[in-house]
Amino acid sequence: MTERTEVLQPEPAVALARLLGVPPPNLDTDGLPLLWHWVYLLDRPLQADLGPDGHPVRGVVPAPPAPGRRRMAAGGRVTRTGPLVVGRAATRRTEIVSTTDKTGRSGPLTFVVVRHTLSQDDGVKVIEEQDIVYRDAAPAATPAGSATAATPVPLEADERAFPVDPTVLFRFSALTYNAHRIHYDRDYAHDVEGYPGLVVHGPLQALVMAEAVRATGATATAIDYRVVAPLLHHQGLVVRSPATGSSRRVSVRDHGGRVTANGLVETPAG
Ligand SMILES: C/C(=C\C(=O)SCCNC(=O)CCNC(=O)[C@H](O)C(C)(C)COP(=O)(O)OP(=O)(O)OC[C@H]1O[C@@H](n2cnc3c(N)ncnc32)[C@H](O)[C@@H]1OP(=O)(O)O)C(=O)O
Repeated sequence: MTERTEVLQPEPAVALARLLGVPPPNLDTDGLPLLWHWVYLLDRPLQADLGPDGHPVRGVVPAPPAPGRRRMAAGGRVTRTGPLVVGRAATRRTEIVSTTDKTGRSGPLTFVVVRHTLSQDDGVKVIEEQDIVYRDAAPAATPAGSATAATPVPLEADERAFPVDPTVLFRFSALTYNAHRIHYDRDYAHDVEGYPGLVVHGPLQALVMAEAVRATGATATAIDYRVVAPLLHHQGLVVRSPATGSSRRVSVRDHGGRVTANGLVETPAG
């Protein structure tokens, strides 16, 4: 278990709003929207503790199950039980809930579930279970996807495009203090992990899905999501979200129609 307490400042939320291209939420009255805690209470590992992929190899949970395994964000479940209020101290407790070995179509997988509990003043405000997957190292010469964008599929009425490019990925990495090189270092992403482009963060795709719901005026209180295929920066990002409903099925696809993430967002007021 690790624990971190900090006073929540407005600047990270303002920076995230500018990255996402949305108006900053009214932090005085509404608190942080669902998933916006991802730019707060971050681990700040020593540079000397980073491994070759840019992730820490020690000092924070979870450490990789074995050297050379490739870490990815696979999904998660987040419930916002109350508003995290900016200007006040909050505490994040982090613990590993489970480690499970599976065999997927891509080979051996180790899923590590990490629970974060965020509290402020009078109680728990956010409960998150984050699924991290470790894959075996792919041969560097095997491309994991296409280097060129597919023929664009036109947007449906409940879809909108969110622009992704290297600057968006770099700024999201910086805001979340995530040094994983697949998101900003093209040579590393290609030559070492075999991606013919920069990889879009799973949490960024989840945020775009939650924000698509918030854009309809609803207050999202929970999300359950999976990142099902890597999305590369040149493939485009299209988010789908119904305009109404108390349980909304959301997804992300690339321009060519390949789904890379999906989820269910709860909005009790519909
Ligand atoms: C931040 C951050 C890192 C990142 O953001 S990395 C970029 C975002 N993440 C991704 O791009 C991951 C994309 N997903 C994949 O590449 C594949 O889905 C994955 C995880 C490699 C698994 O594919 P497979 O085809 O090998 O696996 P299967 O579909 O055959 O499933 C095998 C069993 O695993 C379970 N499972 C699959 N996906 C998930 C998931 N997302 N969450 C939980 N469990 C999953 C599946 O149910 C199967 O289980 P059974 O019990 O039925 O065998 C950072 O590092 O911080």
